[in-house]
Amino acid sequence: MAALHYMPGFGNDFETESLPGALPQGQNSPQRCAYGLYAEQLSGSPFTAPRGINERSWLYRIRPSVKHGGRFAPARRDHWKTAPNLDDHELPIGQLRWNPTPMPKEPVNFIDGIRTMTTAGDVHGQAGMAAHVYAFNSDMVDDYFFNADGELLLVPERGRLRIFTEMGIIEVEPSEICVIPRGMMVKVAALDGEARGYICENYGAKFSLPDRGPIGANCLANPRDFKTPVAAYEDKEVPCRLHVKWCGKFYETTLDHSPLDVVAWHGNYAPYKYDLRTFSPVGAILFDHPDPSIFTVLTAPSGEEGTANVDFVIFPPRWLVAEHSFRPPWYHRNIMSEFMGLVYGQYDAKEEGFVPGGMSLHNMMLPHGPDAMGFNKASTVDLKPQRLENTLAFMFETRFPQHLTRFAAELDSLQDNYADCWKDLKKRFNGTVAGDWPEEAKNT
Ligand SMILES: O=C(O)Cc1cc(O)ccc1O
Ligand SMILES: [Fe+2]
Repeated sequence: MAALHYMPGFGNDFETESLPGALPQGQNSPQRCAYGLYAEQLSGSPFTAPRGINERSWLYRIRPSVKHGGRFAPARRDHWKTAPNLDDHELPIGQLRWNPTPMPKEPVNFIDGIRTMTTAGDVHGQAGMAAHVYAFNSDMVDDYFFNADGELLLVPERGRLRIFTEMGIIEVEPSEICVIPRGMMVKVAALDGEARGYICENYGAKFSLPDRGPIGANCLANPRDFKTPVAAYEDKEVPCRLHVKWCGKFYETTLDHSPLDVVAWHGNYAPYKYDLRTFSPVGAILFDHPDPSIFTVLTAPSGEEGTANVDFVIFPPRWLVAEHSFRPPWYHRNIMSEFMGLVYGQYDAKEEGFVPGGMSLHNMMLPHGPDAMGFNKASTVDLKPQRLENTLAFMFETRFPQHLTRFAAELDSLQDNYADCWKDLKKRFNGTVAGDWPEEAKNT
């Protein structure tokens, strides 16, 4: 198969055509488009949004998207939940952690293989998010899908994905992510036979690059490392199904052709991928542990300054050099709600129990931090510069409390003893001796 091509940049005004002359020049709506194509605008922001956040693309397609087989019939997809979703379940708020979701044994495709773990906010107000896992083993061939409820940020953990979108083809592997804009038609295949990973469904304003403040013009996620596909299309006339998610409900319609028939497009509303290995972390180079916001790859603002609808944060391989400091995350309680996953390796706040494909949830104001083993190790280790290897955790951090689905609450993979990871944190206070720990405390 030919190598795929991508265009670099974040939020650029791109243009691409898969046939010469398919893209009109100097105007959007010629009286007759080249090759008999139809022009169609896809708006990702209100027409009148300020220039900096105004997003739309012009698609030149074989048939306009109105050409489907008739009505949108209601459909069911019971495992994909949408906020507000206050499922009844018995699980107390707790700090929660799950082992990896088992791979399916029966054939299941991408959209049927999505399971919602948490929902937050309210889709009707275009605020909040959902955290899902996907696990599937069957390719979408004549099935297509779009989600009107939000953009989808995919974080592969196992297996490569081939995501054929209206605007071109993206392939991603673990250590990369992909963002599919709200409303964009796609089909997804597992290039290695099966695939598993995480999804953040963002109901709010689109993901954007965080401001860097005094960091300046470089580092963290650099715009040129975001890759948008060149145009690609299917000219295919077979019975097809289009699945739609709209305000938490599912619908289905039929077509006699593939809806991925965009031959050329231009604009700034487009899917993209990003290789997390190109993230240039900036951290403490003398002492202390900074807030994890320094590792924000993408942020979806909420309208309130500094208060993200959802941040996508990673914990990549990096150097730890802080002197006379407790280097892992501190114990903390947070107004924001933290959903975490692990792509590979080990996370520095958890010596064991948090494994690739697993998940944890530390909800609004619930205390968490290093397990007892991690605390003891980090409190006594010789503080040489240390390269954290073999580690890629991430966090979906939202201003909204994350409500657990009943599915997540009842999963066999839920660890019933997670909170025990802190039980061996013993009292060291003696009220009389200030200064360093007594020698015997260092050996426990
Ligand atoms: O809870 C976590 O493990 C995530 C996290 C990491 C960190 O370095 C600081 C704060 C924080 O919430
Ligand atoms: Fe945290």
